[in-house]
Amino acid sequence: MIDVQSSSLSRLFGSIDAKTLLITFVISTALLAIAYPNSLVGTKRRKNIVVAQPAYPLIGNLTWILDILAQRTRLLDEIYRLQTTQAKGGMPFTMTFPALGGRVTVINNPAYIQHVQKTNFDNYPKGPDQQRIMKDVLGVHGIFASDGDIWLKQRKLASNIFSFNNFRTHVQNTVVREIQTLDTLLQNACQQNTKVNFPDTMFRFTLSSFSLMAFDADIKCLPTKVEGLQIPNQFATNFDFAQEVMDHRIFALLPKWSEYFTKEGYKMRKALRQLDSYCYQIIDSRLARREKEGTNTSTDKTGKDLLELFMDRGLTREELLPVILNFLIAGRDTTAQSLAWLFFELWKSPKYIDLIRESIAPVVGTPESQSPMQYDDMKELPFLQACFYEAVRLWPAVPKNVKRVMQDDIIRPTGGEATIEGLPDVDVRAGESVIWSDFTMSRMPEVWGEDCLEFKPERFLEKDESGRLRCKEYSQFKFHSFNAGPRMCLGKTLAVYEGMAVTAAILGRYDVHFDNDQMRNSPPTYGDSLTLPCTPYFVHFTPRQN
Ligand code: HEM
Repeated sequence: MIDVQSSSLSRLFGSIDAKTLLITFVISTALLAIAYPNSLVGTKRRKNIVVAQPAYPLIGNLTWILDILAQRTRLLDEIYRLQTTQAKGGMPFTMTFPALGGRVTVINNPAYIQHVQKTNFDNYPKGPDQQRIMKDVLGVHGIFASDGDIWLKQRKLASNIFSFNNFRTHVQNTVVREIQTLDTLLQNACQQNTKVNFPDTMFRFTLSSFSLMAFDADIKCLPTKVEGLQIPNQFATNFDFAQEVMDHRIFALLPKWSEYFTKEGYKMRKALRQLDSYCYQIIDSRLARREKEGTNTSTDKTGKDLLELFMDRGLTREELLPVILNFLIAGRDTTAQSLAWLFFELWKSPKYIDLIRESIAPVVGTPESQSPMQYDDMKELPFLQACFYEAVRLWPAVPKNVKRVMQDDIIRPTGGEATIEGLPDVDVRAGESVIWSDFTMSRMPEVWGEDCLEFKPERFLEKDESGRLRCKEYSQFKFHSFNAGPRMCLGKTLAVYEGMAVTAAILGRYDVHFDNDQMRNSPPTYGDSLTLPCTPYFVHFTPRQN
């Protein structure tokens, strides 16, 4: 065998000596380096677009990725840095590396996003990359990773729980009940003079309330006594870890199977087994109830919950699993994180705490006789809504996104309030990817003005025809934190209602004392994840007097 191979090789290269081979190699490498002076070898050329630096011959921006993978730099900070230093003026820029189809075009601009998410929506699906990243956690059929008909069916079905009637009854009742539990916990924290980890408490609140409203499952993660906060919630720990790993996979240079040999991969498989068994408990107990009680087993008979709706469609136990995980990521993380960032901003600008209190008192009452905020109260509280929106603008819960290009296309700047003069058309090719970062867009003066870095709820306020203050709705493409187009966030109203109701309940009834030393010396920052978690900070509550 060896003889046959070596003899055919010697036949092939018989007359070529080592020196000739070396020269041939050097010349071809040099020619390739001339052909690809700042991009990955094999990628298609692109004109009229800023190339993010450093970019080297043959390897393009590989070193940039390696720095991120080795955690020497952070992806969100890097996209922001490149946008504001190398692609000033809101210009698009491009990078090449051996992931995401070789070439990535960064389009941090509402005018480009409108083309990608509306004008030519079908050309920019989540595609194979998102499925590779999310498959083992959120499934390829889950609403977040799927495309086409599968996605559309999930979306239509799920939108039923956010219907107007369901909102007024089932959703609102659950939020109000959980706010009462939160209030009992905060009272206990006051009595025991104990500070609480605020981001963690918000996670517990949204996990508990969303599990109740969507799956009728009492996860028992929101205790009524502060001692209960010491017990880590295993589901949340595993879920957070799984999201961190999915985030690492975005730019993974090695194939997915290599995770079988890494410590992170081992930990991930263990976390996934625990997550699955946890969700199966929810599914199995509901299936058992359905067998006993028939098809409407939602506790609140005024409307069907999410699990019930999907069970009615005949989904199997295995198909229901990703439904639970997809909706938990949507319902738990995003709102909890937004609340954690809002209170961080309020620590920086305490004048807004007084303004919120002034504005909510006529609607929800005084500290000692405060009633929970109802869904219908939202329109009476534009200032509170503006504060929540402003936190979501600055700290978007989905801070970055990537889409696969299906067919060659020219992304033309379209419409939008923030169209920037002189934006070029952007040429993209099938198989490549486009990326945007809402985290960067909210920090771009070209989009939000010179004061873009400031927490300034006033930007979300305007007067209506009769001179009354109302919350200003910008175009979806400019205020893009809730996404835009056909895949616009399904839970926006829920998130905004929940965020406002929790903020009103806390600020109306309690004085909040932040740990100023901690906030100044090691201010909260974001954790690496698919979403935008806020690192822990502690708050001490005392009851407010009338
Ligand atoms: C402040 C809170 C929230 C923010 C900032 C937010 C933002 C977003 C964003 C940016 C997306 C697009 C994600 C992507 O395609 O990659 C999205 C999708 C989605 N969101 Fe939200 N979200 C929030 C709260 C919620 C809540 C409470 C729910 C309730 C279940 C929810 C349900 C969904 C669903 C189901 C989708 C998928 C829509 C689709 O692909 O058709 N969101 N959200």
